[in-house]
Amino acid sequence: MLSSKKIAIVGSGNWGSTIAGHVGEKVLQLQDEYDQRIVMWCKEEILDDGSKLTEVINEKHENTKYLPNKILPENVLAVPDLDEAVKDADILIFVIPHQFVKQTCEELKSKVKQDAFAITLIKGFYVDEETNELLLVSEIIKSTLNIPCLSMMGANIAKEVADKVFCEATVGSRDNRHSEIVRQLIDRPYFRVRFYPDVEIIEILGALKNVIAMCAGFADGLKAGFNTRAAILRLGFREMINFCRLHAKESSPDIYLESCGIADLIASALGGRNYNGAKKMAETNRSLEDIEKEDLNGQLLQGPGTAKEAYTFLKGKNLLDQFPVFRDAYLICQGEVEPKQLLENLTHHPEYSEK
Ligand SMILES: NC(=O)c1ccc[n+]([C@@H]2O[C@H](COP(=O)([O-])OP(=O)(O)OC[C@H]3O[C@@H](n4cnc5c(N)ncnc54)[C@H](O)[C@@H]3O)[C@@H](O)[C@H]2O)c1
Ligand SMILES: O=P(O)(O)OC[C@H](O)CO
Repeated sequence: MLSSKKIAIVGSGNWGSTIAGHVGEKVLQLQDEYDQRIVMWCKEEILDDGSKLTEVINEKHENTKYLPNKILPENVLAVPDLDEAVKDADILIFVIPHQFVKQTCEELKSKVKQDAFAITLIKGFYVDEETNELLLVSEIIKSTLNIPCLSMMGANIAKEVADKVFCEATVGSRDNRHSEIVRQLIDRPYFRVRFYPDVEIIEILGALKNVIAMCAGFADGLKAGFNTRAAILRLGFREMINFCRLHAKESSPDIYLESCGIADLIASALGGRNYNGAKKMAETNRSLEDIEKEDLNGQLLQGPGTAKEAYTFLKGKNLLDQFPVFRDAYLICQGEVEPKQLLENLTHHPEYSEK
């Protein structure tokens, strides 16, 4: 008899806990094919009352810190030891903030099954300091762990998914067998998935939308009109597409109209953490760093780090003038220019010098 496939979730934050619960419920319906226990790596923390986060999750079936008031299925087990969490896993779902990917993958080197595969739900990337090439999370996972890696991005604000409110996502996969497994584990009537071969473009869109969502937040914080906010989203989306094309050619321009593209940008610019943080910054003059530390109870913004990486990449290619929304997003995060400069610079956007 074939053994049932084991699933490990690498991460247990706001989205990590949500997806662990989602997959946990799904495997209960799938029975023999999958191990009924979902192991979720949880970086141990001592909570304010002195209790350990993993113990609270396993006793209360709730991640009281990162996903409060949402009950997880009892087959989700929080494990504080990373090696133990991934041991024997056939499917690894990576869902940690992007700044910890390199270090986490290094720790996992030679510790995962060689016929396993991974999928990244992480929104962010690095830029290689020596070559100025984009270093994608899927590529880091693939090259460090020596296993294939898919990507899944989309308009998926975790709290809404945890509440089972309808959403969709886009999966990047070039292997039908892996696609079928992801469909089995994720697709549900209230969470529909669509597949494209563009693993990398899907991932880059997921990372970049956080930067443009911050720009929408800056504009809203300054009480710019609806027309200006829409212009920022359109110009920002144009820059996102042009940015993707610096890395790879898409299999079809339809990819930009999928959940990983326009839909994630809309959702994030309506109510994501990066949008809300940037809005607060423009309203109050507090730094994003301070807002993240003081207001998010441990949840992390991916936008400021990605703005820096995108700026470095574009600067290295001498293309900053072609991407003024990305340029200004970074300079605002750094405190080098005021958010109002972003609005003033719109009138000189290179789109208006084209035919
Ligand atoms: N939250 C959402 O709505 C959402 C939706 C889709 C995608 N995402 C993406 O998923 C990824 C994870 O987001 P999240 O919301 O689950 O996380 P989060 O913002 O809740 O971050 C907190 C997590 O970071 C972990 N952490 C802190 N220090 C760490 C370290 N040194 N090493 C490893 N982990 C560490 C904490 O243990 C905690 O689990 C991000 O890239 C995010 O953009 C989030
Ligand atoms: O809350 P944010 O800004 O990290 O965005 C959450 C998700 O990425 C939305 O799809």
